[in-house]
Formats: sequence, structure tokens, C-alpha cells
Amino acid sequence: MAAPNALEERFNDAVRSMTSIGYRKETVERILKKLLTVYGHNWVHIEADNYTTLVNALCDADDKNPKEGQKKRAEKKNLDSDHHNKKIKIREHGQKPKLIHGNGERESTEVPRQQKAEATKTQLQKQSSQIVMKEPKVEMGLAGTITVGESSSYVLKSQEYLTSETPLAVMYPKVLQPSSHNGHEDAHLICAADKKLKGVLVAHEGQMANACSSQAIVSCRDFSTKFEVPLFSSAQGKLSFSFNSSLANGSDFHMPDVESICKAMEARCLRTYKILEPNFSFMKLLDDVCQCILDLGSGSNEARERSSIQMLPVPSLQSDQNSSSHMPLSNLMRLGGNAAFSGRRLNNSSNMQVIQNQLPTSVKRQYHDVNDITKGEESVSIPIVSGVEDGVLPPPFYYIPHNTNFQDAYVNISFARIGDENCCSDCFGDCLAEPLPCACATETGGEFAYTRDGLLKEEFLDVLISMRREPLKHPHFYCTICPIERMKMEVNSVKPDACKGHIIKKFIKECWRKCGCSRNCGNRVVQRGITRNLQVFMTPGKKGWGLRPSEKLPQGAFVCEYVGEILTNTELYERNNQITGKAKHTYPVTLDADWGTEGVLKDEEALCLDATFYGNVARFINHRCFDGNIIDIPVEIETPDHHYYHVAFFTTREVDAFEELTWDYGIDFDDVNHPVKAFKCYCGSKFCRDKSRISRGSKSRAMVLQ
Ligand SMILES: C[S@@+](CC[C@H](N)C(=O)[O-])C[C@H]1O[C@@H](n2cnc3c(N)ncnc32)[C@H](O)[C@@H]1O
Repeated sequence: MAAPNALEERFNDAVRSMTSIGYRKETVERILKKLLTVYGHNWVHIEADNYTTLVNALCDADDKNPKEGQKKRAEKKNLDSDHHNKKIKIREHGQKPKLIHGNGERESTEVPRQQKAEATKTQLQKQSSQIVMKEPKVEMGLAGTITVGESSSYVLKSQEYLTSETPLAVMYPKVLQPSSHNGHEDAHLICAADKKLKGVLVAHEGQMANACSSQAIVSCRDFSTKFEVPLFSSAQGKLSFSFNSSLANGSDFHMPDVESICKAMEARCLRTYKILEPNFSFMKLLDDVCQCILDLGSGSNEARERSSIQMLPVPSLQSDQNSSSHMPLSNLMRLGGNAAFSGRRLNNSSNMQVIQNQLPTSVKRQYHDVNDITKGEESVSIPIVSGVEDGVLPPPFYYIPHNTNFQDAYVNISFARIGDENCCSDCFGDCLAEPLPCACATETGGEFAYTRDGLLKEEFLDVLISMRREPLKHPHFYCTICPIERMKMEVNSVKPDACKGHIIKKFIKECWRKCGCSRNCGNRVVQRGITRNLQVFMTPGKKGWGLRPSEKLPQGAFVCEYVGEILTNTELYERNNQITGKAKHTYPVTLDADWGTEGVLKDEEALCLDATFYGNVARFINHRCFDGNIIDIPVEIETPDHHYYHVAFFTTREVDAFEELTWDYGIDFDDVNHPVKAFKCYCGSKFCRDKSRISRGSKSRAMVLQ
């Protein structure tokens, strides 16, 4: 127990602290005594955090007794009349940030309790503060000083607060003065972090945008504190975020540096979107934002970069998805319509050179590089041939070499989900070279699916081909509630049919990062990406663009993966409803190979791939009923969870160079509500299932399937 005089000292200290910020001695003493009784004379609690408990109790007393509050303010006004409006100036070690009291009123009834408490706390933390009484009306003197009206309490001279160590200060300004802004190119993103908040005071510092580590902090009477965070500065312009948040009020809050923000954002993006390009950078994203703002804002195509690349212009993604798959080059030129498109033909006349620096970024992205449609994303270049000389190009899309989650799909890629039975952590080198198959061969019946030459084993291939061509000979499962039928009902309000059955497919399982083997292990084929020479070409018939190899391919050769956005079935149905009516070609593939192993699938587990907007070369592969020369095979790589898997194409037989690659989409030409939309089939197969085609004069070719 402390000595009585020590307790008295503590009592007096507390009273002095409160009176120094304007509370009346008697009120403080009365409230303090009450608190001591309530807390059993626990001084630690009362003194904690600069008397926060006491300040709160004082504020409570004001709230409960507004009359007393008014009286007190009136008394205070009289008391202050000699000094005629005061400012409280708090200095920290000489030349440091100032808090300036408005007109001598300690607090306004409009100021929320929490804010008052925080303000008081902030003041009390400045132990060596100096209190100076000054004029009631603070004006915008120096650039960056916030103007505060008569009812304001404190002013933060924000120019002096531009260090990362600066504690948060709170003000209650009345008059908002947009500050002078010396960077007219600056782009400001207003990001309302706390939607409840509004009426923000703008405090913009001229120098702020130049210094990425600095920030201005102000707050206003609606509980909020506004942060101006200069994030990015380049020749394109400067970018700063500003946001308001009541959550950040308080001395515990400090503004993190920009590097930390970027790192945290990158981690958050990875968590949210699951799969990110390895070189994703938040800074680069901001740079793109600047560029977009410039492009959109200026509407001009002024030169910004000096390099040149070979590209052909294509119409906008939006317009072209809705129209034809190809368009004469002359039209494309007209769409461009100005100097930006005034390219010239190259010597080989199949290319056109445009100067990249003449194009706004938004337009540049929609171009195809005719020499390599992958734009360097694959380890081989895949040119666009034939059709180009006639001035036609495939519709625009973004080339991606790996699947990417669109939004709601549940794709959980984590090492924790890969158990010992799903990887071979004890292996080393090439698993195919080992005398005994490892755990990764279990999925394929204890034998690896690949040969030492990197081809699919014939026996394995035969089973899969048979599943496709003679489905009735293989087991099916029938969903109690089929996700496809459920969607028909929910999105299209169509009466659901009974599940039509899904064949139970065989998976290939490849070794992956939790395995001990090397990157060159023979059980890693699909994950190494495209290695064969391929071309995108205009088919001679009515199918549009197609894909073909420019080299002979042996049977069982991996060609490419079907890459697109990972969508839930609902998302696909909704997307189809928006675009299908207008789109000539569609690009979805259902990931239903394992729908039978669980009961009723949740929407986020019933997935598909859509390559309409983002995809790879597989989006060009056309359908052929029954006897396509490639086949789609499900491949497990990063997750044993078969809701999500890779769709890989392997040759069903030897394929000649320049022979079109085709696979059987498994399409039901009678099911008009299926997410994979039927079309008039021009596959040319004698086994074509499209009855409309048969009625178009090919009835003699009997359907052999189903
Ligand atoms: C995945 S895309 C294939 C690439 C498409 N040909 C293109 O030009 O972009 C599928 C679309 O191509 C067309 N298609 C594919 N195979 C076809 C066939 N056998 N007969 C007619 N059209 C076909 C259909 O319009 C279908 O919706």
C-alpha cells in the first residue's frame, strides 16, 4: 500500500493533468473520487494510458449533464475573456508538431466522446508540452496548415507531421479549405476505408506526392481521420491514396511505410486470387493505374515509349466478343482510326509494324503479336498463320499460360492439403527411373501414366479413348442434385432435368513441389507447359480459327493444357446469359471428372474453365465428334482435391504436321441449356452427332454413339 502522501501526490497529479486541459478542478476531484471507489483505489488502472479511464468518465459526466457542460463552457468563456480566445500549443522537444486550441473552449458538444478522449490522450502523451493561449480563429497561413473555424478545437500543422514516427493527432475542424496543390498531374484515388464516414477534410501537401514515405493525417468531427498516403511517383504522374477511418484514431496507430503496404497487398492479392503471376507487383499495378488514368483522361495517343514491336490491331474485347471471330484488317484499321494505327506493312507482308509508343496501353493490350500469340508466355512461340495475309485475326483475348481464379471458385492450393499419400517426399531425381513406382503412381493404379519418353502409355490412353468413344461401356455416376441442372433452374428458371450422368474419369497424377524428385522428373509433363511447335490458323470450313502442329506428333504426346478463368457453374451461367446470345464462339469446359465422389456439391465446388476473355492456345481447338486426334485428360498437380484439376490434351494417334488438332467436346447437340453451347457442327466426322447436320443431308452416316 502506498504511503498517504504518495497517494495524495497521485491524486493531485491526476487533477493537475485534467485541469491543464481545461477541466474544472472540482469536477475532476468529484469524478476521480467516484472512480477510486469503483476501482477499489487501484491507481494503476486509473493512471493507465494517460488517464484514459478518467478522461472517459469526465466525458461521460458531460454527456449525462449537458446543462452543466453548457454552464461550464459559459464559465470558461468568461474565464477566458481576458485572454480572448486561446490556442493550446503543444511542443515536443523544441521544434515539433503543434496542437493549437481553437477559441479556448475545451470541447464542443459536437465532439464525440471517443474523439475527445483520444485528443486528450494525445495531449497528455506530450509530457513536455507547452500551452500557449492564442487567437480563436486559426487561418491557413503556411501551405499545409489546416484551417479550423471557431468551434474547432485543435489544429494540426500537417507539414510538420511528415515522418513515419509521427504520432496521430486529432482535430475537429469546421472549415474545409482545399489546400494549394502544386502537382497538377497527380492522380488521387479516394478509397473510403470506412464507409460510415463522410465529410472529409482534405489536407493535401505539395511535397507529399514526392515523398513516398510521408503522409498527412488529419481528422474531422465525424470520428474519422483522413490519411493522405503518397504511394507512387514516376514520370507518368504521382499517385496517392486518401482514406478515412475512425478505426485508426488513437495513438497506437502509425502509418506503415509504402514498402510494407506493397508487401502486405501482394500477400493479400495472393490470398484472394489464389494464383498470381510470380512477378506480380503492387507497384507495377499502381504504375498501370497511372497509365490508365493518363490514357483515359487525355484521350490522346501521344508517344510515351520508344520501342517498337510487331503487332496487328484487333477490335476491342467487348465489341468483338459480341460479333464475328474475324474481321478484315481494313475494318480493324478503321476502328483504330488515327495516327496510332498508321502502321506499315513489313517486307513479308503478313505483318504490320506499329510503333508501340504511339498506342495507349488500353489499346496495346488488345493486339496480337502474329509471330507469337502467347506474347512470350510459353517456352515456344506460337504464330498466327493463314488468314493474316487476308487481313483477318482472331478476336482479342488476354493470353494466360496458367488457370486463374475468376472470383468465387474454391481452389485451395496448400501444402497442408497434400498428404504423404499424395506426394513422394522421399524420392530423388527421376521417379520414372526408380525400380518401384512411388506414391504418385497410386492414382493411376500403381503404374505411372507416362513412358520414359514423356508420352502417355498406350494402355492408359486406350482406356481414356474408350471412355470418350464408348461411354456406355464405362461406369457413370448420377448426381442427386446435378450442379448443371441446378444452375438451369436457378439462373435460367428452367425446370431441371434429372442428372444425365457423368463418366467416372481416370486422372493422371503428376509429382509436384512437395515431392523430393527433381523438376525434370519424368512424372512431370503437363506442368512443364507447351513444348511442341504449334500454329493458330484459319480453318478452311465454317469453324473459325483452329490449332495445328507444325511438326509431326507421336501418339500419346502432350500438346497443351486448356487454360482459362476458373469459374463456378453459376458464374458461367451468368456469363453465358450476358454474352452467349451475341457470341459466335464459346469457350467453356466443365470440370466434372470427379463430381461423383462427393454428395451434393456446393456451387463453389462445381467448377469450369472459361477461356473467353483469358486463355491460352487451347481455346482455338475445334470439336470433332467421336474421333478427334487429341483427347482431354484430367490431371492432378497441385491439389488432390479433384474439384479443381488441369485439363490436358494428348494425341490419340500420330498426327501429321499441319493436320488440324480436334477433340470431342462431349457436346450434347440437343441440350440447348447446357453451359457448353451447341453449334451447327462442321466437324466432318462420319460419326457426327449433330442431328441438324444429319438432316442437312448426311443421314446416311449413322450415329454410332449412344
Ligand atoms: C473453343 S472455340 C474453338 C475456336 C473457334 N473456332 C474460334 O474461332 O475461336 C469453340 C467454338 O468454335 C466453333 N466450333 C468448334 N468446333 C466446331 C465444329 N466442329 N463445327 C462448327 N463450329 C465449331 C463453335 O462456334 C464453338 O463455339
